Amino acid sequence: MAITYEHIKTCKQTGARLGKVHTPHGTFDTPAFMPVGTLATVKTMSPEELESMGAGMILSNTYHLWLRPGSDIVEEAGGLHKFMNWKGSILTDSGGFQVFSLSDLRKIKEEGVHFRNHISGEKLFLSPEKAMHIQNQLGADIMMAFDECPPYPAEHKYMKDSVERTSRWAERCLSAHQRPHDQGLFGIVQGGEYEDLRKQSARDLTSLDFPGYAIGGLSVGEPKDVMNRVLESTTPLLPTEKPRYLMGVGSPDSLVDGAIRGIDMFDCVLPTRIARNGTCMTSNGRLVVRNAKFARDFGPIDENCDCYTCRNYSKAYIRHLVKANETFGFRLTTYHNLYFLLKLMRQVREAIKEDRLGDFREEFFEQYGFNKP
Ligand SMILES: CC(C)(C)OC(=O)NCc1c[nH]c2nc(N)[nH]c(=O)c12
Ligand SMILES: [Zn+2]
Repeated sequence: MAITYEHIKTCKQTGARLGKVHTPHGTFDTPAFMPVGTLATVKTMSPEELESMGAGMILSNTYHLWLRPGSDIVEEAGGLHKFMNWKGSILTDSGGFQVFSLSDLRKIKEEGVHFRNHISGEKLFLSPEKAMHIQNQLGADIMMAFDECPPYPAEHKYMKDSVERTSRWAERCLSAHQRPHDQGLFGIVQGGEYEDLRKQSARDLTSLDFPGYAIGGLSVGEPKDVMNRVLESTTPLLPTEKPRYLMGVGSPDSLVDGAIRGIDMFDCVLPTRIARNGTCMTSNGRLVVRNAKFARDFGPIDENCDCYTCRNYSKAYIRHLVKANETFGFRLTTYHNLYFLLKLMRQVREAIKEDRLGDFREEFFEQYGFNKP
């Protein structure tokens, strides 16, 4: 379990904590945002560009890479880092979530999940052991346990059965984990909006002594105050000397609010996904660059941004590229959005250092427009 967390300090104004995560492929500061590279690429970005904007760890996905190109090929290439030429750290999600969100026709049994390949339709089966085998072939620094992420909302009875199975699956993942010294396996706390089930899931998983813990099953459509309430009751149950990872989150406001509630790691497809339809995150809120009003606007996407896109290109030019479906246009919006979130996390870490994350939240929310009714 060569993943270690170094706690540096806790913000005096909030519950946020400043830290570092050490992996065999380097160290990154937390709270951290991790760009998502599902198919072994953060869409349209080169590894050099990701490194230049300060990305320390990126995500890839077990289920997707198992299907395409096949985890055997990645293994023969020498593992995911070599295959995609990424020198930093990698986390692979276990595929459980993707199975539940991508394919219908699925049957959840104790031994694992039967479902159809979302591309070819062929019958497939994933189990904790299979997910661990694939992740060991990919060779990520951090691997995720095979869990069920039930849809929102779910009945308490269903959620209880699901949490108990997810805990049994977590135990099976630990025993199937072949390389504990080079790869850290994180447990995933589930339980939906039910505090008693979140406590049960956290208790089960912390008794298994994982090197880090994720909070799953959030950002699945529940209101923000439900997410914040679940975080407030769940993070205190997790060990303070290990990383806490909130999966699938998120929007700029959720990143700040998650950090305030003690989260160290975040991932979300939002910045890269909305970039590909020409939507940008800016310090004054979202901006849809293909909007006609920018046709003759020769200023940058964001006056307060010093990224490559904002230093060199205008809204008019990027609008033209995006409307013409030019790949370079999506590269520019993607670069800016990732830079924006990575810079936001730098500002969050700075605010923790100066014990003023609560003040920073007010300023940032006001300017971005989150407080608008
Ligand atoms: C709908 C979005 C993707 C925004 O969030 C979630 O679904 N959030 C939950 C989530 C994201 N990724 C996960 N991986 C795993 N193993 N388990 C999970 O619960 C999740
Ligand atoms: Zn920019």
